[in-house]
Amino acid sequence: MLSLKGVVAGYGGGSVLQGVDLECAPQTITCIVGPNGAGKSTVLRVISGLLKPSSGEISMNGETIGDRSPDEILRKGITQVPQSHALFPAMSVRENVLMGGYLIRKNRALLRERLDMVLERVPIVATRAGDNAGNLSGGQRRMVEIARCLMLDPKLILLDEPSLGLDPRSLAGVAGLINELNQAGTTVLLVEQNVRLGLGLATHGVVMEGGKVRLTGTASAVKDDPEIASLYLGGASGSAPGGPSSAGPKTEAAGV
Ligand SMILES: Nc1ncnc2c1ncn2[C@@H]1O[C@H](COP(=O)(O)OP(=O)(O)OP(=O)(O)O)[C@@H](O)[C@H]1O
Repeated sequence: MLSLKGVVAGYGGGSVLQGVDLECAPQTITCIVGPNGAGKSTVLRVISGLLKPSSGEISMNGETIGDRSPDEILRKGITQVPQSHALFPAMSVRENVLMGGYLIRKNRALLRERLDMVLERVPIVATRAGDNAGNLSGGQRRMVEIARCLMLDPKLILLDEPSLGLDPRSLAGVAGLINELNQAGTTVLLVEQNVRLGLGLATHGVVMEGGKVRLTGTASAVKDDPEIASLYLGGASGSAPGGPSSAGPKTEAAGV
């Protein structure tokens, strides 16, 4: 569905992404993990068109999108939920959600249909519709941020650190919503600092380091990789140390 091949990109002072290869199959949840500054959020930015790659190929269902504007990419069914603080606090929950339908605002019937769908799929939007977004808890705000992107009925949702700043109960709610969207057919690509949560939620895992993909595999294979377990999860998770097994994840670019 989504494919990145040899993507190089940066912000003017050298390349942050140094040849990223990544694939997301339809209806999967892929979680990118890695240390601060590895380039995880930058990968989301090149996919959503906010940053243009200097070389490499980005395609969605076989169609090149690396040279498209953020608007065109949105219209192709890819939406990004930003890291946080993305709602207008003085506007109501309903108004915030409607903002997500800006691109379809002229089609009132479609706008109404999508709003009804969002109200049904994300109950907090219905129960708090008239309240100012600024009065919601952190977990409720995150749900509404995700709900807002559903107004364009995305095929691929990009989430940058959905767990950021949330207490365990809110985390469970947000993880549940991501799972429900995925069950309903949406493909998800997320970046997570909370490796346990991210890989627990995902079907596939990607480990980035130094602007490159270091490891890919099923989420459980990545989680069980002894090196990943000791680096990110506080100890090996049942596997003997000494590198990935033959059934384990694929090392893409060792030594970065
Ligand atoms: N807008 C920007 N302008 C210049 N440099 C940036 C910009 N955004 C990110 N960078 C730099 O790019 C590198 C990768 O940043 P990125 O946010 O992609 O990392 P990350 O893996 O998501 O880590 P973090 O969890 O810390 O956000 C970092 O060195 C960062 O300082």
